[in-house]
Amino acid sequence: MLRIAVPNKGSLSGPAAEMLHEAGYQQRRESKELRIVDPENEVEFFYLRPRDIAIYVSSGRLDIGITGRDLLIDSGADAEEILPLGFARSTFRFAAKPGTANGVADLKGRTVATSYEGIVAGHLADHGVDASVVHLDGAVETAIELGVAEVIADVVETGTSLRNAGLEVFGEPIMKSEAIVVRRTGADGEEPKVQQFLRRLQGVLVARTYVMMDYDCRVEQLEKAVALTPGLESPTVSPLHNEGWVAVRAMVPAKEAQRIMDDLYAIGARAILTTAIHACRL
Ligand SMILES: Nc1ncnc2c1ncn2[C@@H]1O[C@H](COP(=O)(O)OP(=O)(O)OP(=O)(O)O)[C@@H](O)[C@H]1O
Ligand SMILES: O=P(O)(O)OC[C@H]1O[C@H](OP(=O)(O)OP(=O)(O)O)[C@H](O)[C@@H]1O
Ligand SMILES: [Mg+2]
Repeated sequence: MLRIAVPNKGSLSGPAAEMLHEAGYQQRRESKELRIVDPENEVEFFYLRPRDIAIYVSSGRLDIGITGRDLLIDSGADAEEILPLGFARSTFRFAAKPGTANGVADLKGRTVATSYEGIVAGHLADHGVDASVVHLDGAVETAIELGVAEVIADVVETGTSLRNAGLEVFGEPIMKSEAIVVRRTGADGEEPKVQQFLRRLQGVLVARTYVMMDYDCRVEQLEKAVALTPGLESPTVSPLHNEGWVAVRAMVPAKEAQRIMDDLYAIGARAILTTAIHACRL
C-alpha cells in the first residue's frame, strides 16, 4: 500500500484534495479525518500539517507527500521535489516600510521577523549577511508596526496583506513556490506504485493545461498548419471525403488556443474546434 501525506489545512489542502480526486483517488469526506484508506487504488492518505509533511516523508515512514516548495526548503528535511503541481503559487519576499532597505545587503545588524526561519537564515548566510531572525507563527506583517522587527520575510501571493499593512517588498524574490510532490532524498525512483501515482497526477496537469483541437485544412496548407499545432508527439492527420482536404487533431496549450485558432483560420483552416480533455496518460 502506497502511503501518501496530504495537507490537512491552509492554502494547499483544498486544491491538493481536488487534484487527487480528479486523479481518481478517494478523499476524506470530513475535515476531521486524519487518515483514510483507498483500497481500490491501494493507497493510504495521511492528512498532516503542511509544514510537517517533508519531515514525515524524510523519515521514510510515508512514501510521498504533497507540500509547498517553500515549506520543504524551510524544513531542512532530507526530502526532494519530484513533481511541481502548479497550484498554491507564491513568492517569498522581504518587505518593510518604504525606504527601509533596498536589498539583502542592507539587512546587516537588523531584525527580520518570519514564519520561515529556515529559508531566511539560509538566504542571509548565502549572502554573508549577519542579521537576527525572529520566529513568529503568522500575521508577521504586524511585527513591524509593533516594533518586534524592522523587516519581515513572508509569502506574497496577491500582495494585499502587505499593502494593507503599509509595507513594500524590496530586493530580489527569495524564492518562487508552488505545491510539489516530495519523497525521501535518493529513494527508489522506479517504484511502480510511485510511478503510477505520478502518472495520474501528470495526467491531471495535462488535462488542465491542454485542450484537444480539431480542424480541416487543404493539403497544401498542412505543413504550415502542423507547425502551428505540433501536438505532444505528432498530430493525427486523416483524409476527408472531399479530395484535397485533411482533418487534423492535436493537443494544444489551453492558454494559446484562441491565438492558434486565429492563425489556423488565417491560413485557410476551417471547422476549427476545441474540446476539453478530462483525463490523460502521456
Ligand atoms: N496567499 C497565501 N497565503 C499563504 N500561503 C500561500 C498563499 N498562496 C500560496 N501559499 C502557499 O501555501 C503554503 C502555505 O501553507 P499553510 O498551511 O501555511 O497555508 P496558510 O494558508 O498560510 O494556512 P494557515 O491557515 O495555517 O496559515 C506555502 O507553500 C505557500 O507558498
Ligand atoms: O499576498 P497575499 O495574497 O495577501 O497573501 C499572503 C498572505 O497570506 C498568508 O497569510 P495567512 O492568511 O496564511 O495568515 P498567517 O500569516 O497567519 O499564516 C501570508 O502569510 C501572507 O500574509
Ligand atoms: Mg499562513
